[in-house]
Amino acid sequence: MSVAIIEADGLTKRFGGQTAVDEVTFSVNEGAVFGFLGPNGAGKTTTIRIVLGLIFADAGGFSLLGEQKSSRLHRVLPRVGAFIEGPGYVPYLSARQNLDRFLAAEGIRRSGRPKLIADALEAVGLEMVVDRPVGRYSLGMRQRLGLAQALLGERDLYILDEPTNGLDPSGMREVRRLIGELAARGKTVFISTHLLAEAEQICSHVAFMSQGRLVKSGALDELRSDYPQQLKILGTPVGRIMELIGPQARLDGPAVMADLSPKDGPRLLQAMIVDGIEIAEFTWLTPSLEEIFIAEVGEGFDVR
Ligand SMILES: Nc1ncnc2c1ncn2[C@@H]1O[C@H](COP(=O)(O)OP(=O)(O)OP(=O)(O)O)[C@@H](O)[C@H]1O
Repeated sequence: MSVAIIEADGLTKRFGGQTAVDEVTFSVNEGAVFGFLGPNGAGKTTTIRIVLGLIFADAGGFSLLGEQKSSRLHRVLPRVGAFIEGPGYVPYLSARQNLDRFLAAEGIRRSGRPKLIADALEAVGLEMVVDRPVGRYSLGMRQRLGLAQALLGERDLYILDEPTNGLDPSGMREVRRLIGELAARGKTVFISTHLLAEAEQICSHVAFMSQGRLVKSGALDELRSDYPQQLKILGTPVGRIMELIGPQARLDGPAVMADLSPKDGPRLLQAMIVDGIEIAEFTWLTPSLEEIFIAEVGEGFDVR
């Protein structure tokens, strides 16, 4: 049976007259890489802040690693590696010193800290600048340092809020690799991002947020299978391919396209072979995460 690592039930948070998080309900199971997706201002960070006990919800409840009481969150937070927007560092201290202060505050013994810090800084590619004051770091370097902090030691759950903001393409690739490694070790990762193409590469599950509301959530594969698949065929003679497919067939340049159910694929392929058609390509095009997001949420990726 799958174990829920995070469960949110009707979470609601208002700031003045604005409802930033509006009855948000979702469940993150153990081992999932869960993408919390939506445009700027959708309510992602606010939800994360609630779940980490940094702010209180106005309504609804949640559990984190089985703990349901806000007053007892401190019991499970040491099992969570968290990276949220704009982590604060002491600017005149180095990365090494900043992380050492963080571990000291977590109660980790002095003798155990250097190895944890070295491993985390190496994992994010900061080993060359560990002794430079953090105030002289670039945006991307500070972002990597925030990730290093989240990666310190072994945790059961990693909550990463927009972890690739400000990173160059190779930095983004490294973050994807890091998340893949965490997932391979059975860790649960909850990642918020507005970059759908990126989420598509790393997430097993997704939730779509829009204007404070959770519009849809589920396993990415299952969400995909709810959408018609497009078949693309390149071959000759084109007219005969279209005849075999029937009225759903249409031409897109040299390709014959059709919205079909994948279960019709083998029959069609066999008919084409028997007919002597020369087939150069026979591909199912699955809808991208962006296409699914737009279909579920509407075209707008508007910022509130
Ligand atoms: N402390 C606050 N006081 C007032 N309004 C706030 C506060 N924090 C967030 N908001 C508002 O709540 C809404 C949701 O913000 P939130 O930061 O949760 O969105 P987000 O999805 O994380 O966006 P981004 O991708 O830009 O970080 C926004 O309209 C934001 O302006």
